[in-house]
Amino acid sequence: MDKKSNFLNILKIIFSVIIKACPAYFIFYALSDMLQGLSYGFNSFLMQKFYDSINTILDNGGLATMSYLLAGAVSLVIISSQLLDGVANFMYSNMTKKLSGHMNYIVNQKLIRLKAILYEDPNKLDLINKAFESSTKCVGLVFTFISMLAFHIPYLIFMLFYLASIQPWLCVILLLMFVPMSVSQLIKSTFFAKQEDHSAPLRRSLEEYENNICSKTFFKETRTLGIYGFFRKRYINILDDLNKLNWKTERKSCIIELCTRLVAMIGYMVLLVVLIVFSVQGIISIGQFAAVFSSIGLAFSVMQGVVDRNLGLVSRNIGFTKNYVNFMDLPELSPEFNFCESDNDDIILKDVSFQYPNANSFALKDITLTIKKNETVAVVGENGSGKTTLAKVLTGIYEPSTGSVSVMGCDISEKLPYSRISAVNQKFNRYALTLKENITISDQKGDESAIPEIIEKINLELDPQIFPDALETPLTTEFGGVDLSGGQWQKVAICRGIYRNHDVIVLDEPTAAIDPIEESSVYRSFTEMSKDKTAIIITHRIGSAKIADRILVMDQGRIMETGTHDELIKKGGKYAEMYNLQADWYLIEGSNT
Ligand SMILES: Nc1ncnc2c1ncn2[C@@H]1O[C@H](COP(=O)(O)OP(=O)(O)OP(=O)(O)O)[C@@H](O)[C@H]1O
Repeated sequence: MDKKSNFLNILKIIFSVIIKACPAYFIFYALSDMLQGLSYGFNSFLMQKFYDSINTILDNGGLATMSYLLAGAVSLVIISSQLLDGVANFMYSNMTKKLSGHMNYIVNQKLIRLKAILYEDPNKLDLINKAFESSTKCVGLVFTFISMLAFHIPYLIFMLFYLASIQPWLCVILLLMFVPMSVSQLIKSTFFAKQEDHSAPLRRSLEEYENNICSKTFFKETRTLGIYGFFRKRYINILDDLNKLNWKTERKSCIIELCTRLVAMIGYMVLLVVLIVFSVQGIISIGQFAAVFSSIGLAFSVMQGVVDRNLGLVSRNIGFTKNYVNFMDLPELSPEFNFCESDNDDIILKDVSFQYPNANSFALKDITLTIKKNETVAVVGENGSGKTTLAKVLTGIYEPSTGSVSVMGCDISEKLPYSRISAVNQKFNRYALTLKENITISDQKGDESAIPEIIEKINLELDPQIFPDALETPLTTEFGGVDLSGGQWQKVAICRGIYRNHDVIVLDEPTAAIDPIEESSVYRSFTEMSKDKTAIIITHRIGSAKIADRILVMDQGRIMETGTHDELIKKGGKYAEMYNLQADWYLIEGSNT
């Protein structure tokens, strides 16, 4: 077992997080629990004295004052323990809400800082998927431990000493009952940890199929193409697998629990028999017999509580807690990652190769490239040639597997001038916000007066039929707004990218859904607006590449050709071939320029 997933280490990490979150509650809860445990033990001791005093009066006569005093003391202890129980419950309900919120906040903060490449790794995705569930289970684990340490264990230690003072055998029998129960919980903990490991990928698939069936984006296609039944079948199969997994673990754990309960019951019986034999033989007094007899039931149920409920909960939750600790251990960006100042405005890639997690081949291979300040570079190439990956590496979303990337003087493995970079991604987001918010969200300190000009240049017509509330029109039908066509959404995404204050902008197929005639006008406007910016445009439309100062042609992760449009045409290589294949389109485009 590595040091991080060591049981004690996990507890140390979780306890320090939780104690820091609400130390005062924590101390009060532990204190009231501990006093309650001790009051239970003390009560047994007082009961024995009470029964002995009654016995003495019955045998020898005399005044009952002592018995009354002892009865009063017993009542006082019972009332105090009830009050302490109330305090502990109050603390418990307040602390669980506060702590669950706090743990979720920590997970959210961590998610923001996670390196983007982790989302490409299925194992890490499982860990991310488990994170929220794990965080609340950690709270459960800590409470179980507090109540074990503060209530159950002090009470049991008190009882063991008490029983040992009466007759050491009683103590030995009580302890022996513990052993099989504890072992069974250890075995059960491995079952539950294994179950969680197998469940997480299944849960992720279940969510995916649920999304395929119910979500708005998938629904249209699954309905039109009749795919609904396919996903439903898969959904049911996965649900079935999850239930089987759950049933298997529960069944195994129940069998083990049943056996240990039987052993415990036998121990309990033996204890009672020993108690009766000892009292008949006069080894223990009537008071001791009565006190132990009346409190042994409680001691037994407390013990069962420790082993069955508490250790059971620990065994279930420790797996989740381990996941939480592993999740919190995932590599993250440094806190100062987004703050890099430098006078160098070039983007420099040296011998860059990149491989996705679990991929068999490299998506980028040996790329050495310098993009000068204010240069416009177009990247073209066939599907899967590595264009989008190059864009992600250029913008520091992914670190290269080998080689180095420096963006405006900052080594992206350490720092990145994010505040100077903007992008329009191939898979851009459609936010359920107003048109204005969909644009300004990229730069919340931006100058909103620039919006009309950007919208106009990108040809996003504010037709009142489409945008009844102009910029304030919500772009979502789910919240009483409108939906847009694919091309209109793409224009909104371009406006969002341009609105962000930037020195470098990456456009990854930004006009794929815009008709070719409008496209050339969008590109003209874009070039005009990006005169003093560095722009990287990824496109399949070779006509768009013509506007660039330089064109990179990618093939199987490598830069195959580089040059201006004219140079590449003259060269007669891959670019020229692609250009000729799209010749018809160029003729149309040419007649518009
Ligand atoms: N998340 C991923 N995990 C594993 N491999 C990936 C992942 N994303 C892309 N790839 C692989 O990396 C290679 C380059 O993909 P990339 O998306 O960069 O190509 P592209 O040139 O942008 O393609 P397209 O023109 O179709 O958008 C492809 O072989 C692809 O299969």
